[in-house]
Amino acid sequence: MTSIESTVLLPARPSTAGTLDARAVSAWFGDRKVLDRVSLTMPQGQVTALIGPSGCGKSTFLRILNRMHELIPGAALAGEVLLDGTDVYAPERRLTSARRDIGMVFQKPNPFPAMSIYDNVVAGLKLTGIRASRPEKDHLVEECLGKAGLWREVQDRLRQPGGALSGGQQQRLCIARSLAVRPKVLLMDEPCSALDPTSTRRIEQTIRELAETVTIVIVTHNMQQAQRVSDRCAFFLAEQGTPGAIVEHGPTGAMFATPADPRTSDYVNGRFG
Ligand SMILES: Nc1ncnc2c1ncn2[C@@H]1O[C@H](COP(=O)(O)OP(=O)(O)OP(=O)(O)O)[C@@H](O)[C@H]1O
Repeated sequence: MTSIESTVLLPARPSTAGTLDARAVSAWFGDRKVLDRVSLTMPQGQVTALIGPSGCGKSTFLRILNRMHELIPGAALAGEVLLDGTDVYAPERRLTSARRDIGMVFQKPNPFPAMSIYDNVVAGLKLTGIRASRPEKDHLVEECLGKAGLWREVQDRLRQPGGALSGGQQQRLCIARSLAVRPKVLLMDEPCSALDPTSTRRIEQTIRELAETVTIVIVTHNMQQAQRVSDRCAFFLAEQGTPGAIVEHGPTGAMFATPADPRTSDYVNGRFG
């Protein structure tokens, strides 16, 4: 124990939200362009919702923000992504550092099913090269499960497998796992689409609580959810045969009440998509 404690590398810093800035981001799969010069600022400590019909490039944009797009064979991109003014794609910046600062929660909860709840939470530490003593891990597990709104439900069974939890609990476990490396930004790709309404509301509450310390970017098809959880919205659209682009973005209240573009109005009022 003492030898580990002497090499502790776990940062003592609390989570601090960061501002993410996408500038003229374009994306291709092979020779097909799917995003065209998307620029969007996702401000520190706020929830930004990406909305728009299926296939307009929301998930692709999200994957570009934390360098997951480049892992897809044939995928290419142009433009810049800055986190607090620093280029996420700078050659000297390691992929693991980008992923650590910008975490991702997926549509389908994906805990390691046979791994304990405790080990699921700390799993990301090893992958990102962070070492921690046992007491630090204990503290981190409680802190992250607490922030994810799951601590009270699982504190007596931390050694049980993550796969034994309900779907909503598994998703909150995945959120806790993402938080363990203290990201500045959390990307969420339809995090509630596989969940029942009660679990959905619980995750939405968690998102609002997290927004105080982590910047959140969420893709959602649910317009009520976008209104409940987000401070800002960006409406993506890929009109016939053209790549996806942002039609309009701004504070969520205004996007829904007084959208500037008739296409936004049609979409948020359920007239298409
Ligand atoms: N791995 C891939 N290879 C080739 N084309 C892809 C790939 N992933 C996505 N695409 C294409 O890129 C375009 C944008 O897809 P994307 O999944 O980003 O849209 P989306 O707005 O997130 O859709 P949805 O709301 O249905 O999830 C679509 O035309 C899709 O078919």
